[in-house]
Amino acid sequence: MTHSISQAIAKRLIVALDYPNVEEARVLIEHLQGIPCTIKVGMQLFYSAGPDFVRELKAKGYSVFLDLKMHDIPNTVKGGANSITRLGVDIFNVHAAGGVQMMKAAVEGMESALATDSNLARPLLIAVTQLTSTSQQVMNQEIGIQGTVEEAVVHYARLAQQSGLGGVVCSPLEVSMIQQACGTSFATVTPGVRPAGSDLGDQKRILTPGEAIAGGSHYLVVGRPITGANDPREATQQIIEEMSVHVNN
Ligand SMILES: O=c1ccn([C@@H]2O[C@H](COP(=O)(O)O)[C@@H](O)[C@H]2O)c(=O)[nH]1
Repeated sequence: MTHSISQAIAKRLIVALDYPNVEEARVLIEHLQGIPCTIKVGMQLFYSAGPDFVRELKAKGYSVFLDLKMHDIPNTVKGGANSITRLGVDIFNVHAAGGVQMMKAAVEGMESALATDSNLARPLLIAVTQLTSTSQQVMNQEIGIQGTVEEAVVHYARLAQQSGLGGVVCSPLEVSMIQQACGTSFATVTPGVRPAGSDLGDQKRILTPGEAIAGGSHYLVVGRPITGANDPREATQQIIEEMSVHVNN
């Protein structure tokens, strides 16, 4: 494995910093020093640390996925997308269940921010399909969506693509169906990744890091198998090594 290959692979690992405060998040960032992975800031950390911590990660040179999963009326999502784009994040998201008008509004908000500041890089705007913690049974019987999870996920992916988004959040189990429907350059960002033998927690639709990367996931999102490990740096390096062994493209 060459250094440049491992750098490119490491960037495709998104480490979820699911911590209650900035102090704990900084400890993990210290552990990861020198590993060029992407960092995900989700609701728990963002609602406590705010945009300054995102700026801190960007200043350290990280690619940042701001995972706030916006789902609101189009006008509100448009404003949210505008503010997030101005933060300079690399990836952000909305819920596909908000519909085409809402997703198009997110694109408009992003575009208007980009038009006012030429220094901003274009973020990858993606849509959450069905949460990876949702089982077939819960989707049908509790949420009330009929058909298979795969059908629902592909439907949401098509809506996201029609709305001008660049990809989706889905399980690695659904990547090949999405690629058939939307093409291989439509990004798939996949949580629901568990190294063999690790605790599933609340995740229902999972694959291992090797299976996910071999199946064509563009990005793998991993939280607790790293944040809960005795040695988070070693856990991260093992996942990148497994990805490197199994990657096809
Ligand atoms: O469908 C989804 C959408 C987002 N997530 C987020 O990914 C990470 C996964 O963390 P683990 O600890 O590896 O389970 C977490 O931040 C979720 O909010 C998801 O899991 N599924």
